[in-house]
Amino acid sequence: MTYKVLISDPLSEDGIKPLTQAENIEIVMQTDLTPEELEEKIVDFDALLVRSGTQVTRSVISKAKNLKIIGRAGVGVDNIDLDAATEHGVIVVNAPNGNTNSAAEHTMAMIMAISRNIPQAYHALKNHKWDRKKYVGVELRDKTLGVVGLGRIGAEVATRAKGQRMNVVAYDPFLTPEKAEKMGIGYGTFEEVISQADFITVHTPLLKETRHMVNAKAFQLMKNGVYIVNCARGGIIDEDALYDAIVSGKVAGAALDVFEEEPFVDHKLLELPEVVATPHLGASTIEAQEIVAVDVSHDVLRYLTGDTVKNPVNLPSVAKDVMTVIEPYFQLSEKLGAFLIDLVGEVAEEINLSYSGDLYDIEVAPLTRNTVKGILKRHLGSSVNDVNALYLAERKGITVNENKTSKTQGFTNLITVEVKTKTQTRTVSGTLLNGLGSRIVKVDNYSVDVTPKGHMVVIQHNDQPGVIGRMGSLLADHGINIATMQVDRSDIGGDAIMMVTIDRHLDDEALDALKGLDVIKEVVAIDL
Ligand SMILES: NC(=O)c1ccc[n+]([C@@H]2O[C@H](COP(=O)([O-])OP(=O)(O)OC[C@H]3O[C@@H](n4cnc5c(N)ncnc54)[C@H](O)[C@@H]3O)[C@@H](O)[C@H]2O)c1
Ligand SMILES: O=C(O)CC[C@@H](O)C(=O)O
Repeated sequence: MTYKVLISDPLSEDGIKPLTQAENIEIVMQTDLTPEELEEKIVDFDALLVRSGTQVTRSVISKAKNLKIIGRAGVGVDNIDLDAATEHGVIVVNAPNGNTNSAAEHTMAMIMAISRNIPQAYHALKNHKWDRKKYVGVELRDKTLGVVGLGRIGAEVATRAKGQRMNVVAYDPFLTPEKAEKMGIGYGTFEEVISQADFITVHTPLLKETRHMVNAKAFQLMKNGVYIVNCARGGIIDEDALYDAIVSGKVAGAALDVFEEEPFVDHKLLELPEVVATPHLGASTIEAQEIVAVDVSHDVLRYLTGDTVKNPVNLPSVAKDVMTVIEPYFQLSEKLGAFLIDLVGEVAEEINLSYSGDLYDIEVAPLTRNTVKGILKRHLGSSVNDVNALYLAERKGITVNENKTSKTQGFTNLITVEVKTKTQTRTVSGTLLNGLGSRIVKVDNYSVDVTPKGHMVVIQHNDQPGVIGRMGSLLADHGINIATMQVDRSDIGGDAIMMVTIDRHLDDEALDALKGLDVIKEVVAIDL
């Protein structure tokens, strides 16, 4: 099978080598598509690789019939409609680490540029004006830098600013006093930080909570003559409020790499001499572009070839050591879900998962998603995958609960899935036998030992002589060979279960014939 990958923003050619050198990957690089052209083009592509230039809208995603993965060569995914991607089962991956250094260096360059008026003085000189008086700057030494958002880039900026002998004070909801102390910086609330700072630099993502967090009210709290830097995302700073604050003299200068609307050719902020700007160049270095393209290409390749991705955005990422432990359970968990939903034969209203033994202490969310996928597939087919399984369950009003229990029932690991429907509650438990693969070990209260694979018949009957024989003869009459059989009962003469694996699908005729046997209460054909 050949996978088609569309690259719609300029990406480092060396960086995409993992894809260009891979087998079965056809790459189309077209970086001048209009939004309408992208919608037309994307239809049969399996993967889309972008930087910040391409707007991957809901409309683009819904036109993409084969799309499996969107790779963002960079950090910010605000140009991708993540909800739409999740709903359509499209995984989004990014390259969160590759441009951290470049973005931090660019931020420092911008701080230096505004503190010493370098671009303005350069521009004047280019225009034959030798003006030393006009471009007197301020030192960074002993000034306070307020860092809003102390993630990867914010932290790198803080470290570099200390190198410039600045005092650093930061606000980030995840910043602990211990971390601040370890970094040798101060911390405070957003209001405390911006009111102490001589320079303020923002490094948050653009979110509902961060949109316009630096607004007219925030400017009022700042020192007179403060400098503002934004190398994160346009929209974190309210541009109208910034304009007013510069014109009023509250803000002495601003350095902006990012804007609310990009790209643009005219912007009122650029008419102000106090504003220094670059056209979203924070990540634009040869080094960063190569690393982000390599990282995202590897992840796209991994996903298309059935491997686990390293930097998923719309799926929680799983630590490598956790993944090593849970990976062998993936097949079991999906099969348990598929088995159980076939057994109940109607839609689930509630799914309860319980993990024990070796699975007790580790993160099992990926297994839960996988089991739910196995359950939903019965009614939703291949449109459900690990990305959208929980979303689709929620949208269908299905409650999913996950718990851990210390009751291993004698197994070193055990996954129990319970499905509640309008009319019944049924359970199945499975284990991974060391070296022997997956086993279903319990169906409702019956103990069994069946490999969850191939064609099966699950029969509920009364424990009485002759049932097994009649069932065997009937299958033989329909030319169906029995591969394995397991029987268990509640007590002598009580309710019993038979789990029969057969060599081909149980057709309707044989199924009806089995249902016709008076000793049989329920027959379900299951194909895993
Ligand atoms: N200019 C560029 O070319 C360029 C390059 C790379 C990254 N970026 C942008 O820089 C920003 C930071 O990137 P990063 O890799 O450091 O991300 P990150 O996820 O490592 O850090 C973001 C930090 O912001 C914090 N945060 C979230 N909400 C906040 C709030 N309301 N107040 C304060 N802090 C908050 C988070 O806790 C996190 O620590 C992103 O917007 C990213 O898109 C821009
Ligand atoms: O693609 C770019 O150059 C911008 C990247 C940057 O904004 C990011 O969020 O990673």
